[in-house]
Amino acid sequence: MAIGKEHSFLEAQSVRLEYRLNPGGQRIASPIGGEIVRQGSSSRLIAVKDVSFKLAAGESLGLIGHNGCGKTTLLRLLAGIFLPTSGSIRSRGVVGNALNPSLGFRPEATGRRNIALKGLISGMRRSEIDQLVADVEDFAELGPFLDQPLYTYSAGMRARLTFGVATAIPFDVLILDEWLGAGDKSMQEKVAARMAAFVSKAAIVVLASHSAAMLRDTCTKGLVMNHGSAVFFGDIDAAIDYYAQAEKA
Ligand SMILES: Nc1ncnc2c1ncn2[C@@H]1O[C@H](COP(=O)(O)OP(=O)(O)OP(=O)(O)O)[C@@H](O)[C@H]1O
Repeated sequence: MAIGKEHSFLEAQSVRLEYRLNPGGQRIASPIGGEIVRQGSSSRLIAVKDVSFKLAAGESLGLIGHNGCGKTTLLRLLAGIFLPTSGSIRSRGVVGNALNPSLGFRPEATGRRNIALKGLISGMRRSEIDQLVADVEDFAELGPFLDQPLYTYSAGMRARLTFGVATAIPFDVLILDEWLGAGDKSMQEKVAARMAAFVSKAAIVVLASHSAAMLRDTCTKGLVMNHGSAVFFGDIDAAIDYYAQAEKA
């Protein structure tokens, strides 16, 4: 954890992201997705359209909106996975994400080796990697299977390992997609507790979700998106109400 995480902030200034589309797209109105614009023979899709907001330490933002409104694209921009077409993102504090937690896993390596590889990629020292492996081993309860190759794992076993690794390294500014699920009934309480602890270690969280309960539990603020644009930014309860009303209209 970086020193002074109480000084963390995350700011988006007129952030825009356009995708180039296959030929044939036209300016069409659709209830889902971003805005498609045709220019000459090429088409582009405005997935995130000039979005601005600022979050200080202690504030957590929920992204709300219809399918394809741009939530995942905005998360990727905030996480630094995509560069904006225009606009800028500024932050202070260590920014991390759990958007693609199995990225970098090697199917032929054992679960134990895969955990260590994640530590190496994250720039950890030997002693930190040992701690990481012990922590995930304790959480995932995979017993002897931790020393079997990952490709032999069942979906649930793989999910336990992935979730354990994704929630092991704390960040000051945490970017999250829908809650990562993991494991069977016996794991549910453990998963919820680990997720809550992971989120509480961050100074700022940005989460995209379709679950009002999850958004209320985690977020202080809400940003409602519509076809790439931010149409409401405010307290989470007001944002959820705004979206519910907009959906009815
Ligand atoms: N690689 C891509 N190339 C072209 N268009 C893309 C690409 N990825 C996403 N899009 C488009 O960008 C828009 C926003 O998608 P995004 O995944 O950000 O939406 P979302 O709000 O997360 O949706 P959902 O709630 O369905 O998960 C959609 O219209 C989608 O079709």
